[in-house]
Amino acid sequence: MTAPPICSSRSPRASPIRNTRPEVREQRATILIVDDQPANIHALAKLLKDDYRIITATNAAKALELARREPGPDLILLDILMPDQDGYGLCRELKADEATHAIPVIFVTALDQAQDEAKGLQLGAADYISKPFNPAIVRARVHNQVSLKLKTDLLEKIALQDGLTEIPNRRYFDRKLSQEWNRQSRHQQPLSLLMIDIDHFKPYNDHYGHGAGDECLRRVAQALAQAPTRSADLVARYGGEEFVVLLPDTDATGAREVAEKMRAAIHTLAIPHAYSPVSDHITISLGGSTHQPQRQRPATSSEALKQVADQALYQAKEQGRDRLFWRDIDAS
Ligand SMILES: Nc1nc2c(ncn2[C@@H]2O[C@H](COP(=O)(O)OP(=O)(O)OP(=O)(O)O)[C@@H](O)[C@H]2O)c(=O)[nH]1
Repeated sequence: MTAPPICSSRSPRASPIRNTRPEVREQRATILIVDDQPANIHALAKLLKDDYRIITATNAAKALELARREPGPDLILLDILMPDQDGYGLCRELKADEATHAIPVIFVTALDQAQDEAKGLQLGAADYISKPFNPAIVRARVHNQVSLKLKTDLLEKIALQDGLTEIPNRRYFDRKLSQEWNRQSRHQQPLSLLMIDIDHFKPYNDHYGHGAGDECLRRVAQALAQAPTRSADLVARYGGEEFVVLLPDTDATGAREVAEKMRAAIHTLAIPHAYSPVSDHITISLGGSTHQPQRQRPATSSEALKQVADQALYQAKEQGRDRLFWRDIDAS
């Protein structure tokens, strides 16, 4: 019996959530078949093409390129004996790369000795199939691995998404901040960070109730998430009524523009707040700072950037709220 096709929500592999609500596009899971012999690729593709989207590579370099693309494959069927780089070497590379290590690999190979299989599994392969293969067993093993991969993706997505607002959570933000910090420092590019807080949210909750408070948080989150335009920009819920924004390759001028756009977007929402001394509707305060690798002392860290933006937010509150305050990281 053929297992039913398994569908993937196609959320990005290495970054399982987007700023905005993830678009759920039901489509078939993708399998990458890697073999230097087109006839072998054809045999496997024929077996699996009704249930999965198939992509193929006849050498390791092409396979790596396809595996690193977004969204990546959900499973790799990998031959061992290939002329340029063998399957073991490719598996080692895939498992060492943060962008590809979570993609399950099944070796499909003519090598049928126990030590060959043991070596493949020790390198991190999920399974091992010897040729000549039994079609029903291949289908079943592929199905098992793809199901497991999609369940893991879903769990990861849930773990990194804020349940109320459906934007990324603090854990995801902290992970991205440290990645982006290292990347921007390596490439000598600026990295900007905004901390945002809803003004007088306690009286809003107290007077309109927690249900209305939750709805307000959802609307503010979605409006903030829609403000930045670049795909690398990240808006996350930092906790409570606080949000945080990471803007890679963005200097202070660009980041201030994004911040003001966000402030204006919250005004446009016009959520009534009769108990705010600042305005008759919901407003936000923002604190921002930029790390310019070529300008700052080497001792500055991503934690320092966060702290400076937080101090700036405090000053925005002190100065009357509904405003952006900018603070130089060297002023800390
Ligand atoms: N409805 C709802 N309220 C929340 C949530 N998380 C935090 N809050 C509320 O957010 C409010 C935050 O209050 P404060 O920290 O005093 O800040 P504020 O009233 O916004 O005052 P300023 O920040 O100084 O302008 C508290 O009433 C929290 O209960 C949530 O998930 N849902």
